[in-house]
Amino acid sequence: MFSRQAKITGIGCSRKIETSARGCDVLRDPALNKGSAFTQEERNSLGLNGLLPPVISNELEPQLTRALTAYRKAPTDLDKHIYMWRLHDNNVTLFYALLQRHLMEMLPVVYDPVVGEAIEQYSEIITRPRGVFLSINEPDEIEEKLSAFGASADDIDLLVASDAEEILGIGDWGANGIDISIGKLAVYTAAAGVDPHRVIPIVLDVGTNNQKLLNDPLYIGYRHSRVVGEVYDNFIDAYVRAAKKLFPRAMLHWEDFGSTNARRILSRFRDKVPTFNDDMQGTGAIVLGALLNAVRRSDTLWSDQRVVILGAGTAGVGIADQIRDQMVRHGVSQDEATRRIWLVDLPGLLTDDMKHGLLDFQVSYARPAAEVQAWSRVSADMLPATQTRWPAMAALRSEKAQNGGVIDLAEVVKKVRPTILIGTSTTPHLFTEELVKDMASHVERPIIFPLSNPTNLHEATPAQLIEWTDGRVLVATGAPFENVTFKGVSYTIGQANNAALYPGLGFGAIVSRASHVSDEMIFAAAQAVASQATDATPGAALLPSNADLRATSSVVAVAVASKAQEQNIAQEKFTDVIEAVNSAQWWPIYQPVIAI
Ligand SMILES: NC(=O)c1ccc[n+]([C@@H]2O[C@H](COP(=O)([O-])OP(=O)(O)OC[C@H]3O[C@@H](n4cnc5c(N)ncnc54)[C@H](O)[C@@H]3O)[C@@H](O)[C@H]2O)c1
Ligand SMILES: O=C(O)C[C@H](O)C(=O)O
Ligand SMILES: [Mn+2]
Repeated sequence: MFSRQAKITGIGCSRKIETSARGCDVLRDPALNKGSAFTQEERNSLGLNGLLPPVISNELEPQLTRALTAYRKAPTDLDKHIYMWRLHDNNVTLFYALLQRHLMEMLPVVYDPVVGEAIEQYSEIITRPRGVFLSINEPDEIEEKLSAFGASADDIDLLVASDAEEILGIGDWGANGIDISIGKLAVYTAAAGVDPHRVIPIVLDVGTNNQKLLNDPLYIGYRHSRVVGEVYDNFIDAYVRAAKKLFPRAMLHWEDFGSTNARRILSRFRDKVPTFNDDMQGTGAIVLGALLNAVRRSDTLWSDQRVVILGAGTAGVGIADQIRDQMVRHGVSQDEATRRIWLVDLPGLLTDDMKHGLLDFQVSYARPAAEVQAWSRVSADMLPATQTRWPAMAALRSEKAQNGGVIDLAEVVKKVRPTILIGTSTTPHLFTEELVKDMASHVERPIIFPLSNPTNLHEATPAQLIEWTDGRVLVATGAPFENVTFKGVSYTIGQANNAALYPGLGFGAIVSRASHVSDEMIFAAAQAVASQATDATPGAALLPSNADLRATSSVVAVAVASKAQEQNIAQEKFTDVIEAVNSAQWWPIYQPVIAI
């Protein structure tokens, strides 16, 4: 966001920035600052003579070299992350130019997995605050706080909000969660060209149940446990009302909400405003994109798939929904498609005798208890320690433990003989060698996606899966992994991270000014991603490389905007969608800064 003293005019290459700021105020505004690249003319008109070293840079080049050297000298990944955000505090254009030029190297540092580390340590590393902090304790001040950002109705395209209850797979991080909104927005710009001055990162501080934060004297958020129930819902309503009133054209993106709230919030608003939940829909779509290619390569039919998902939270069930819909597209009835999916969570296989404890979005997938009566159970003590982060699932688990035990993943795999196995359980090592070998003994090309982020939470590594299946697995992961060489074949690991999808989806919705984000737009995004990774030679990735993220996101945005137009939900009309997407993209290049 520019300071109030600046205004941007024109589009694409003809963009200019007009400002009434002078001298140090220009240099202090990271959206205006070009450092040594200010021309002599700009230095004269903006009062910068004497405030900059005399050598004038040739645009970004020497600055990029200097910044890259400093970045690489930073000793740890977290230091590199901090360096990047300090650079952003100083010069937004240089930050994005550097990130874009070294995307493969820097994306994991600015975004996942290192962003997880930064969030855990946010109380210590925060320097310049970014975004807007909204609190459940002051619901009447939401509008005032959003207004304080200093943007007017037409200035904002996108708000990313998190209540930080379930950040990645690392749980509740309270107000520190502002950094996931910031990280997601950085990817929107680097990947899709969303204008970084037209977005707002938001944290919805409803308290935290993270005792470590509550005890930390440096914690930056409100020091009380999470507020739930009606007060919570009213707060979310008040946020959406204020956002809609102040920024009527903006898209609302929901990130890392807990599984008890995510679906309810989405259902409440999805037909009323342009909005989507990234963990449910973005993840569902990127995984479907990878599966479109995997199923094709396995030479099997969608109507023949049997799917087991470990971790029936927002991501797991979001993926289940997309798979179910895809089977329906292939002629399977809705009921039958739902029956081809088995969800396993802390209480083991979810069954319909758990009805009262299941979450809203899990209910339709619960298996009839009668169907699995003869399946063997294990004592719950034999499973990994129960987590208290998911009270509903933990309660069901205890109940099952006391009533004959739980049907664990190994038993489900043995009985179901899945063709597709997906991990969104936040728990490492649960795809064991024995279980994977069992699955692989019944399927020629087992499709296995361990997706739990950050990297150390993956249910198995690609190298393990490749070895245990003797190279037959079709694998994609949540975090980036290096290539694996096995028996002379080099396997490139596609990253099924929603980062390859949500930027294009959001940008397509923004460019078309879609009144809402439809299921068809989401499917169009999944197909578009899949279309960018059609190489089927042994070891080829199921998804396009992140090195091509900008190109992939353009293809996704075009597909999404076209679909919005076709469905008559685009409020912006255009004859040439590609041109509309291209000309709306922001690029990190210096624009002339004009004194007014
Ligand atoms: N690759 C991606 O793009 C992507 C997107 C979203 C989420 N994720 C990852 O998926 C994981 C889940 O995220 P989420 O948003 O769905 O979280 P969530 O809290 O909504 O769901 C997690 C679920 O896992 C269950 N669980 C915990 N321990 C388990 C165990 N030992 N066995 C079986 N189930 C267990 C919980 O009860 C809960 O239902 C995270 O690690 C997250 O980083 C990846
Ligand atoms: O943030 C990511 O890397 C993907 C996803 O949204 C997650 O929560 O893990
Ligand atoms: Mn997420």
